[in-house]
Amino acid sequence: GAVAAGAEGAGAAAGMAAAGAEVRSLSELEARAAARRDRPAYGHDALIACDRLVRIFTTDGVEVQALQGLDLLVTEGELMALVGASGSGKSTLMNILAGLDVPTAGQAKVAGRDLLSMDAKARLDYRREVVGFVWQQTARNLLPYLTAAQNVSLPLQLRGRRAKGRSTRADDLLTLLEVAHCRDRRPHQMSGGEQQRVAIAVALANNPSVLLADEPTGELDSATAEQIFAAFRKANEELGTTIVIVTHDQSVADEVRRTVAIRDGRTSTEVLRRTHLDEQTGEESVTSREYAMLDRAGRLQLPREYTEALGMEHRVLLELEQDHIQVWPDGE
Ligand SMILES: Nc1ncnc2c1ncn2[C@@H]1O[C@H](COP(=O)(O)OP(=O)(O)OP(=O)(O)O)[C@@H](O)[C@H]1O
Repeated sequence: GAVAAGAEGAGAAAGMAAAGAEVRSLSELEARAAARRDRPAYGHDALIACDRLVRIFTTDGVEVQALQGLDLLVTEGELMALVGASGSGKSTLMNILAGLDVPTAGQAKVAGRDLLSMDAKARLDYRREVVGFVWQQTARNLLPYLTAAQNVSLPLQLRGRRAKGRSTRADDLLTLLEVAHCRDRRPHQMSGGEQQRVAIAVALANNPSVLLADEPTGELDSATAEQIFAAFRKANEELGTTIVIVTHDQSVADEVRRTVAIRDGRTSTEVLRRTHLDEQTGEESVTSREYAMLDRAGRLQLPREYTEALGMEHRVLLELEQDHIQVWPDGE
């Protein structure tokens, strides 16, 4: 700063000043290179980090790219939803995150575990300790011949927990999810909504880092579905569990803070919901904003409704402004 400038001034000769500038810019470059080197890796602090994830299925010699370079970061403690049309790749992603399927390429890490390089034993541990699941089919979540309490106790038993601790944990979880009255009932003696809330308790039994739910409200009416979302919110708030819900139901965006849309095997847009409290009136208002995802190569997917409305095709004109970028239809 001032000292260097003073020294240069004393040097007087133009050549010396130029040399000084060169030295400065070299050290500047070095500093910039160092900053780049020290920059943390993509998603280093995320609980779930999917990096250019690819999954290709081959059936009868025909290739289907179910995931085409999907990027997704989920922070610890988040409650978020993944939405997308049928065939967009939601279940494929879910099966990978659940440790049931292995991606073709890319990277996927959950709670520090690398989903591409796990061996069979690590995979089994992962499924038992790191993730819990709730599936759409209520019958897939619970064993029919066990009561609600026994269903919740089972994963604890597999982990070698003592009977007394198991029963307390089961009662606590059933109470938290407001199905304590179902404690001694078998699945066929419960409503669909009750079964799914017990299923959430089962999934939470071993205190997983992540709870994955694939279309958990698919077989329920909308009022019951709302109760299930409330149950997920409660588990998220009270236990701090990170929860990812997959659904084709767009209205889920009203139930969670972040909704990520998957289109053609990639994350395309994101809706964030914020609640504001008006300090004068004390009234709460909710705003939702839609964001597009910008990948590390700078690629951006514009919503089809937008591009069609303006007849944008193949090529668009860009203009950099002070605080935004303008995108114009190609007028040529
Ligand atoms: N095991 C498989 N073998 C071959 N193709 C598959 C397999 N699983 C999925 N696919 C294909 O991959 C694509 C994505 O499927 P995926 O099940 O992930 O979609 P989805 O978004 O979950 O759809 P839905 O909402 O209908 O369940 C589809 O084209 C599907 O046909």
